[in-house]
Amino acid sequence: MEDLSLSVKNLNKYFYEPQTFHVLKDISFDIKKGEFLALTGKSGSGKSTLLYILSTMDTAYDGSLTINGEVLTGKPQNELAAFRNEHIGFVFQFHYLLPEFSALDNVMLPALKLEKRPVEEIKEKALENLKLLGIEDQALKSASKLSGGQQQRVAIARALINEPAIIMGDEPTGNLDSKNTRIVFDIFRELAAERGQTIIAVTHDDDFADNCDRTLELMDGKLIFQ
Ligand SMILES: Nc1ncnc2c1ncn2[C@@H]1O[C@H](COP(=O)(O)OP(=O)(O)OP(=O)(O)O)[C@@H](O)[C@H]1O
Repeated sequence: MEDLSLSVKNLNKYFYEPQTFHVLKDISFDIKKGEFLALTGKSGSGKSTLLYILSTMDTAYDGSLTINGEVLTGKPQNELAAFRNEHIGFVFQFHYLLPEFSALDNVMLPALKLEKRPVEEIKEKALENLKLLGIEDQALKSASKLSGGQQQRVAIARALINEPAIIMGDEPTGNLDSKNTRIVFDIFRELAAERGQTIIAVTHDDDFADNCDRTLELMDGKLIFQ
């Protein structure tokens, strides 16, 4: 289907250490292009585990994952890495910024890797993204010298740099105060509505989830509500 962004079918995942544990139980759902979706559930229900599979970073699962019409299950790691860099923007719970590099360099990096645009254009876009997130004045500071909330905003600016079809966030507003949570929420809402980018955000924030287009709720590894 043309407007389908992501589809998972009969997804099951087990951890085998310290003992066998069925962490995701027969999960199936579809997400449309441009949907803004919250992934909720109690601590330990499997949200991060599911998000890592959706983002193609974890390939140890049963079932199938399709993004933008491309079946990704079973693809070799190098092809998945290239697919991720081009099509998925990811905001991690722990930012994984390169600490010695400036905020600007961190934002530019995924675009430099893609080698599709001239450096000047990438720099301009990176500065534009930092401005969008209200931290352009921090552009030249090294990431290690930024506060947690500033680092989180750099991570979001970086996730947007390649204009990915899907943006996935694990608690993307977890370190932000209510004002900056609102700013990030509004940015996501606009990206989804106006550019057709799909957003999937793990969140514990009920207000955030209530304002998304749809909520997927996990309980003990099962999808109990969508
Ligand atoms: N590598 C692993 N090996 C074994 N068990 C794991 C592993 N990673 C996670 N788990 C377990 O799987 C379950 C789901 O973990 P997950 O991190 O997906 O939960 P979550 O819903 O994201 O929780 P939180 O809201 O606290 O971040 C938990 O019981 C956790 O202890």
